[in-house]
Amino acid sequence: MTKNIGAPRTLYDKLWSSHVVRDYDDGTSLIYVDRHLLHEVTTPQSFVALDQGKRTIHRPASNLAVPDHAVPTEHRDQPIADPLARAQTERLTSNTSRYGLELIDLHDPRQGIVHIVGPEQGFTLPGIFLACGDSHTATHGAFGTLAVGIGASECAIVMATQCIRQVRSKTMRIDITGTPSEFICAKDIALAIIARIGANGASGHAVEYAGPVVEAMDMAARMTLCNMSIECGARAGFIAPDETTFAYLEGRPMAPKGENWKAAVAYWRTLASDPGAVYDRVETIDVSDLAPTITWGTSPEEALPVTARAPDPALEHNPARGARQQRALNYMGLTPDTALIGIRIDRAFIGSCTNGRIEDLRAAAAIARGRTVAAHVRAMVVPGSGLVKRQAEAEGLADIFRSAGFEWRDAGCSMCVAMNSDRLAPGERCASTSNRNFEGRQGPGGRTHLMSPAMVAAAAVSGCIVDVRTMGSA
Ligand SMILES: CC(C)[C@H](C(=O)O)[C@@H](O)C(=O)O
Ligand code: SF4
Repeated sequence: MTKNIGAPRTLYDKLWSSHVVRDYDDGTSLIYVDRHLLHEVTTPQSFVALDQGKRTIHRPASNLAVPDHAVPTEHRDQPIADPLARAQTERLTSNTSRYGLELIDLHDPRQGIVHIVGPEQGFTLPGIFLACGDSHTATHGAFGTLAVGIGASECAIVMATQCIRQVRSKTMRIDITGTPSEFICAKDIALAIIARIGANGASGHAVEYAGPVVEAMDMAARMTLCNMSIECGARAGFIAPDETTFAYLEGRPMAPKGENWKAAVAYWRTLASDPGAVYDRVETIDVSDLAPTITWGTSPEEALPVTARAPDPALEHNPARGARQQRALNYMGLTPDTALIGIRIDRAFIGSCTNGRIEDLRAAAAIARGRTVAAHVRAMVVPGSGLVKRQAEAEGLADIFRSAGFEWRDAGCSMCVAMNSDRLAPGERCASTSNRNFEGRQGPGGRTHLMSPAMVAAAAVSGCIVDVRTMGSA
């Protein structure tokens, strides 16, 4: 659809139209990709495709690679024990060196989860189109970036041509209003949104998060919010860049400098939806009364206030929904109508691209300080990057975690995805700051309850799910 010249435009319209190279008759468009992030799990096939097609990389400097998913989070001084993880990590090294792409390798202090490293290095910038062979690429939308997850074959196309064929998304704005109470953070808000609109609720849409609560959020919280967009089916999630964004980026190694910085900020200030811009859909969520929110089931949409009880499928009017609930309860080892508070946990995981930033570790450490992990719980803190780790050590957070009995690891995806040696044993129940609670996500038979960093720390020291608001002082 051609919009009237001069009609108010949404931020998505601006980001999209500034990247269209060509519109095709079938409704797709060729889109210019400014930057491409790579990790070791989705790119081996992409390089095979480049090799077979005898292609060169169109613009090597717009690619940045870092291993994160399969890498071990301890014993980095030793060779990687797992043969698949070792092969994937070595191939990322050989592929990037053969094609002349920048790699932050396992022993680089900047190594970490691709979605934490990109922003940290200033590789992620407002107004760009950023692609990565990973579904949580939406994280970068926190900077006013149009960031999309792509498949392995598309990664090869992006590297060879700097373009990708895409369908324009429908637009959706989610306004977040009200005054969140103490301990309520972006993770609670994200889970509440997904519970409200459903795991497919935003499918086909690019979601712009707006409103006073978003404006007041720091970049870490904005990244948490955008990160989980994919869990409600959105193609992308983003936030208009503002002074908070610019302050975060200024001086980052790969961000523009000097006159280029000034010119970039002047452009970035234009990246906001115009007053009166029309969206395909608008939702408003008032977070004033929001309680800490956690998942009870096996989809991120199966989330409830921690003060609630797991559902009783017998009371469900929709039989298909009741059957799904029953299956989730069975998998999770919960009886219907169980109070969420008091559910005993075996493991606690603080980390991931959702909640592995320094702000997340500070929130968790504030609860862990002066307390001890329950005797039956194994708890682990996995910083999102080597720089987060270093910062946490400098601030004394690592000492707080260690003396409370948490394991203090090296950076990586770790137990978010169980593609490495960090995983749950069958039947183990974990309080986790990650973003997915699918069956087997943290290891075959493992049971995941998603929640905020403070809530995971509170569960770790209590031995069961608790309401962090009632912890009192240590
Ligand atoms: C392994 C990777 C392709 C996957 C993704 O695309 O998201 C992972 O990061 C995840 O979170 O499930
Ligand atoms: S931390 Fe988890 S969600 Fe994020 S990229 Fe890694 S596996 Fe995916």
